[in-house]
Amino acid sequence: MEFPADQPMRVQATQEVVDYVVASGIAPLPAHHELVARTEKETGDKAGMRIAPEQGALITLLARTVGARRAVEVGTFTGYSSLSIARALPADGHLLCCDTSEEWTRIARDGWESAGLAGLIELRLGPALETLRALPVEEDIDFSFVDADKTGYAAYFEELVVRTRPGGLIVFDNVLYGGRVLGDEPVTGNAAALREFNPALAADPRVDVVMLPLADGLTIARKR
Ligand SMILES: C[S@@+](CC[C@H](N)C(=O)[O-])C[C@H]1O[C@@H](n2cnc3c(N)ncnc32)[C@H](O)[C@@H]1O
Repeated sequence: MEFPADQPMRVQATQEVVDYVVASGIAPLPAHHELVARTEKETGDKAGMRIAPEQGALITLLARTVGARRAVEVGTFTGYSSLSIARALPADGHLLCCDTSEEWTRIARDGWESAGLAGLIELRLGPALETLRALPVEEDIDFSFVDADKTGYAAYFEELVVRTRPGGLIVFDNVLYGGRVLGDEPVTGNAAALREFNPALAADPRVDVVMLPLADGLTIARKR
């Protein structure tokens, strides 16, 4: 590995580097390992939808850093990210999980039980936008993680930002969308939505934003 003379050093995220990064941070819970095994066995080619373990460690750290007591997750799947958030909450904390899939979230529920965190987590099945809109408009959410349909990110942000306390965080996954947000080749659907969402969020005066090239890209927005 050479240090370039004219620009900052950036290490490529090879599998070896990723393994090293994961081993050097907050370790996944045994329940994380259990649900990864079940996800691979029971969801087939959908298993890659879960967040990466290095992202899990980061969201645990972020939720702890802001002292999160009230948290929201949009897109739970089989529970990897929800466990990463819930483990950061205090005993009187609350994580509201939004998803549409009974089948996938059954695996998540088992994971929450296994980790002893089920008492902190409430799952609402149904379109996340409806669930968010039904919440009172009070600035009492400390931490949110958004990882559902990418075409909904802008609307999820609007509902969450008015309910987030100043200094609270809203974190978005898959913001690089396999690199398809870059360039000017025509894209549709999720990639097109993210191509519009990313610069709009970066310019939004209500938040300070940083995008990290972590896994498929993670954006952290802090409410001003
Ligand atoms: C990428 S997966 C989430 C992965 C999860 N964060 C994890 O760490 O395993 C996306 C999830 O969003 C859910 N989803 C998609 N559209 C949704 C919607 N409109 N409302 C609620 N959930 C939705 C899907 O059912 C799926 O479980």
